[in-house]
Amino acid sequence: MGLVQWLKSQFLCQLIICYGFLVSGLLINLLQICTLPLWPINKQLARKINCKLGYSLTSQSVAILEWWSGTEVTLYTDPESCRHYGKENAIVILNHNFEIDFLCGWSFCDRFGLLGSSKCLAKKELSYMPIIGWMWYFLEMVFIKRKWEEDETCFVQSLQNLRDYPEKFWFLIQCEGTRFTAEKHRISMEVAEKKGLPKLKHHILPRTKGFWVAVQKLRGTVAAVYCCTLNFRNGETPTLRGVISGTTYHPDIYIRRIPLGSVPEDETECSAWLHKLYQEKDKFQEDYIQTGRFPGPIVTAPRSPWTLINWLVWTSLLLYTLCLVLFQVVTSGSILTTLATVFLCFAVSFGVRRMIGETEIRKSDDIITPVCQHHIN
Ligand SMILES: CCCCC/C=C\C/C=C\CCCCCCCC(=O)SCCNC(=O)CCNC(=O)[C@H](O)C(C)(C)COP(=O)(O)OP(=O)(O)OC[C@H]1O[C@@H](n2cnc3c(N)ncnc32)[C@H](O)[C@@H]1OP(=O)(O)O
Ligand SMILES: CCCCCCCCCCCCCCCCCC(=O)OC[C@@H](O)COP(=O)(O)O
Repeated sequence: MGLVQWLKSQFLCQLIICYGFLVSGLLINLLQICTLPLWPINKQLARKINCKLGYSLTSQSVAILEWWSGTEVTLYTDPESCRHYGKENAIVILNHNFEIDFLCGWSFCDRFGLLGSSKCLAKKELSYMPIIGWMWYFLEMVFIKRKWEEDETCFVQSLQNLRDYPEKFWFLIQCEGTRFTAEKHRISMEVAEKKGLPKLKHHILPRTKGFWVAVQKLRGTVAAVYCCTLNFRNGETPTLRGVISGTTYHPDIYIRRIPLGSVPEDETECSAWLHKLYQEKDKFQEDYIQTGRFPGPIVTAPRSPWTLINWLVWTSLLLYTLCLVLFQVVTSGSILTTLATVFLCFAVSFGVRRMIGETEIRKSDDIITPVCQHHIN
């Protein structure tokens, strides 16, 4: 292990990263709250400001992925389709097998200039998560309880709100609706059998309602569906903790652009279309495991220096302030202030652990997923 790599793996460095993320996040949340009076006066301006604020926070995660851990997402896609990326609204479908799939998604958004404005269909619990969840509220992410009867009204309304969004956006739906575990896969394959659908090896059976409604409500607003299939070389099972401690991973993503016009309008046909798409995705994953690559050429989209600059500016400012505060605490000689500071450090560390925990696939579930089984065999 080189010196740099050793430094990256040290707890102090990780604490600094987390401190920067947490404090800048709370400040950004505060600025987002300050935009509230603007919404009734100039909604489009409020949305644009929130996109910039969202970028300033989300891009720190991308900087940590790309510049700190040195993880670069390799894009497999047709160059003709690539010309559209970043220039049109799209619905994005992505498999849900990895703890850092959202980070790879953000990296992809950043390469095409849509990091601040991109949206996802997320479980309601994430909206309560400090910093990220609160930021997403202002970015008009769509939250669902995953119970259609309870979700329908709010889901449809949230999609309709996006029709006049002032920035280009991608809307991510992970149709499997939950992260892959062997147990969830087994149950969903029983459903597939009952429905007479072919078995999938690398995906949970997709839920089709959310996709169908999104296609219906966003027709005329989005131009295409991007079918994205993500996997990691050599059967890597990446974690957010790994990224923060500087581990380099090797994600590959295969993106196919499908014009929205070719997605059926009727619900039953649209469901069948989505099931067929997942059968194709399953085949891509199987071939990836056999050959170590996805079909199609690799397209180079360089990482942006702005994510790094934004992260360095925040970290330097906040570290400088922290040093000033710590100096004051030490020289004050007050035991109460010192204890309060130590307590705050523990609170930060605890808070961050809880947030990272949200990204982890539950230990109690069997996480030996088919997409990484070849590594174990
Ligand atoms: C690489 C590019 C990236 C670009 C990135 C762009 C933006 C990035 C921005 C942010 C990144 C952050 C990412 C955070 C991601 C957060 C992800 C999540 O939170 S995932 C969880 C939330 N999302 C979903 O749930 C979406 C999928 N679900 C749906 O769409 C559902 O349809 C629903 C809307 C939730 C409604 O579900 P419900 O179950 O109530 O109804 P359905 O009709 O869908 O389902 C009933 C139907 O399902 C059958 N069934 C039962 N059990 C299963 C099973 N185990 N598997 C599959 N199917 C099952 C059941 O029999 C019913 O069938 P039928 O209708 O025939 O009777
Ligand atoms: C990299 C930045 C480092 C900064 C310090 C660390 C702070 C932690 C930041 C956490 C960022 C959290 C983004 C949350 C996205 C998690 C998405 C996710 O994967 O949700 C799970 C759901 O899809 C399904 O849930 P399950 O049904 O599988 O249960």
